[in-house]
Amino acid sequence: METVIEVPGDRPYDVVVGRDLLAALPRLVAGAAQTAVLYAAPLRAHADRIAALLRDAGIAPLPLEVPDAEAGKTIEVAARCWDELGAARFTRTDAVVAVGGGAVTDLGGFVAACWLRGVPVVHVPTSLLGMVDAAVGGKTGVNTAAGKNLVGAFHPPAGVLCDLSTLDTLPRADLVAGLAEVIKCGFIADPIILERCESGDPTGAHLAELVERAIRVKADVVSGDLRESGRREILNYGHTLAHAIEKVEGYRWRHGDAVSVGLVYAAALAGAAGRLDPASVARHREILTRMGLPVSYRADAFDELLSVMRVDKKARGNKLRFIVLDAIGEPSTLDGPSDDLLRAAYAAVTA
Ligand SMILES: NC(=O)c1ccc[n+]([C@@H]2O[C@H](COP(=O)([O-])OP(=O)(O)OC[C@H]3O[C@@H](n4cnc5c(N)ncnc54)[C@H](O)[C@@H]3O)[C@@H](O)[C@H]2O)c1
Ligand SMILES: O=C(O)C(=O)C[C@@H](O)[C@H](O)[C@H](O)COP(=O)(O)O
Ligand SMILES: [Zn+2]
Repeated sequence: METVIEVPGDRPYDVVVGRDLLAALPRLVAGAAQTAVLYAAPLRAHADRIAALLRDAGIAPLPLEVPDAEAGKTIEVAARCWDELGAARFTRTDAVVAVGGGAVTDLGGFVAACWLRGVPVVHVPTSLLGMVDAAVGGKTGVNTAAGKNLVGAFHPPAGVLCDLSTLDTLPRADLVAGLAEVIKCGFIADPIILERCESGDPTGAHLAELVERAIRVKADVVSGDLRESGRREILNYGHTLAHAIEKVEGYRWRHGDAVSVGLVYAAALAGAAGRLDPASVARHREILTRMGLPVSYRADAFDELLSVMRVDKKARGNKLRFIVLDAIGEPSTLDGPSDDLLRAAYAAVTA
């Protein structure tokens, strides 16, 4: 059984969720003479299978192995991929397939967005986080010396295949990290996600339902605001602090783990600003702790984190802007909070 979630917009596409979906891939790149397959080493077996499927369909695969995780999200790695596309004489009717976690789909999307100013990309996310978030919505990019995802492009995929059977090999810690983005969707838009996580093991029988619910939240938001001129910012809930933690940690923290701390911080900030009631603030810490996600960070890191947060994309001039909740399912913005308020809320995420 597969579920198809449409993402409407100028360039509509489908996100397909199910098991053993890879055979559908050649159809999504039909018309391409050759297709680059970007992957990192842990996904080599899946990439090989995809290359074989493409070959059987008469499409020449161009396998491109890239460094794993955040080590691949650099302009140097993107440039190496563009060199390979150039050597293969890649044209606008060719396509890119990105197979892997969110880091590889972000990189692959960016490579495709820039090559010849845009060739089609199909995402085959193999991590929970990639399925529910990174592969959907068209944000692509790489990190720079100043911070996370600071260079990128909006480039919606031609299709997304979320093959749940690929999760069988995903390390438990990466599966749990992906839950942070699922829970984020629960807090901003779909409280049933929160109830499912509170009443049982979300990585068990409810996993497929949670994947679909989170994708529907994301699809709904991005279809109305691809370029983040407004409502899309709600998907950044928890991310202002999260990206700063990732940068300060040299990208050795999982994105989802950092988002978990960032969600607790954003809730505390809303509470301190009188926007969110104490029970809803506490619910963030409780649910994320129950999932085994981190909810605290170093007490002495605030000044460094604040300096990194100043290059957050939501900042306007020297004013920071945070996504906060006025209630569960009611996201809003907090513009220009004082440094004192930001520091006071930070106490909520120190051990
Ligand atoms: N573009 C977006 O809208 C968006 C949204 C959310 C996150 N992101 C980005 O996504 C990245 C995080 O993604 P992630 O959590 O998937 O991390 P990741 O891509 O670093 O993958 C985590 C690890 O899991 C491995 N892995 C993935 N699938 C596997 C599988 N099936 N079996 C075995 N190993 C597997 C990867 O190789 C890697 O070692 C961050 O860079 C984040 O900024 C982007
Ligand atoms: O899709 C979005 O929009 C998001 O903000 C989703 C986030 O989970 C994701 O981590 C995204 O990459 C963050 O984007 P950025 O613009 O803050 O770099
Ligand atoms: Zn994220």
